Amino acid sequence: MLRIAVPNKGSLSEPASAMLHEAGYRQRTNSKELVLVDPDNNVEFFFLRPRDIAVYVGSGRLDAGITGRDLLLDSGAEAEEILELGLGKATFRWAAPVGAYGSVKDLQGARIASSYIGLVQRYLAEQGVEAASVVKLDGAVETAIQLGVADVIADVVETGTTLRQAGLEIFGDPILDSEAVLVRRTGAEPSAAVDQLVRRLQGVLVARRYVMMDYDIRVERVEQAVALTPGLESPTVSPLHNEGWVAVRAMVPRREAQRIMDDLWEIGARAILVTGIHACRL
Ligand SMILES: Nc1ncnc2c1ncn2[C@@H]1O[C@H](COP(=O)(O)OP(=O)(O)OP(=O)(O)O)[C@@H](O)[C@H]1O
Ligand SMILES: O=P(O)(O)OC[C@H]1O[C@H](OP(=O)(O)OP(=O)(O)O)[C@H](O)[C@@H]1O
Ligand SMILES: [Mg+2]
Repeated sequence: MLRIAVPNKGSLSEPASAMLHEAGYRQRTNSKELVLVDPDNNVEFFFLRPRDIAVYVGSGRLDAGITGRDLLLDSGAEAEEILELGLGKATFRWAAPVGAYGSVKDLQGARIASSYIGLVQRYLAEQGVEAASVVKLDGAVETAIQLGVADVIADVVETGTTLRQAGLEIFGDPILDSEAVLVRRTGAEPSAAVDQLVRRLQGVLVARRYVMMDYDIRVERVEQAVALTPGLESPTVSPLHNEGWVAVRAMVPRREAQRIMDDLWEIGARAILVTGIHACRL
């Protein structure tokens, strides 16, 4: 039975479960449930703290898990990314009171607070910067400066609202671009069951990112039209009963659908229809 770790709390918990549900797996209905068997798919889900997931997967006790790239790298566990999941996107950044710091080089001798000290220490070593101290905190790190525990923080930034409200600003290059990822043990043997999980999740990603577009167009305009809707491989072009017209079907990125419909209309396409994709294997 395939054993998969899923975040039980935090920003990644709900979207990760929703994605697995969309991929056809049973998911828990009660947030107190920590282990769940899905006999139809021969999978057992373990709901764990996102910070611990790479550690379990790296130990080989679990076959795969969903966690944040920042947490994976911070843990130093023997686990590697096998699929980006397009959720929980955030950057990991330096921040300090407005105007106080300009670049990473200024961190020489600074007191730094973070929940991700593995990441911070590695980055400082790479940059050849020696901080006075690196203090590990559990959360709400933005307040550490006001309370005099640190001069600088390194933390997850999504909208930047938490930083602004604490009177802080980011400085220096981003330490990391993070998102939720599927991980497995580094160097693990190939597994048909893990490959199937990956294909299912890839199917969800494609179904979320693409829509199906159908339209009718005059034959002499078809080359122009398929240049607008090239599809992933090649669009399907079928003859229509009305002579001189064809029907075209192609997948297009969901975010671009309205603009593409405008452009198709301009070159004479009609009966332009967009439908969602519920699931797919490409
Ligand atoms: N505001 C956010 N937006 C997007 N991703 C976030 C945000 N905050 C944390 N993350 C991501 O979620 C993961 C952090 O998991 P964690 O368990 O700390 O969740 P959390 O949202 O911080 O919840 P909590 O602090 O309640 O435990 C990391 O990969 C991090 O990059
Ligand atoms: O840029 P923003 O959109 O403001 O989001 C970033 C904030 O979100 C997370 O905090 P969380 O709510 O998880 O609290 P925590 O610090 O206790 O983990 C993160 O640690 C930042 O503080
Ligand atoms: Mg948090």
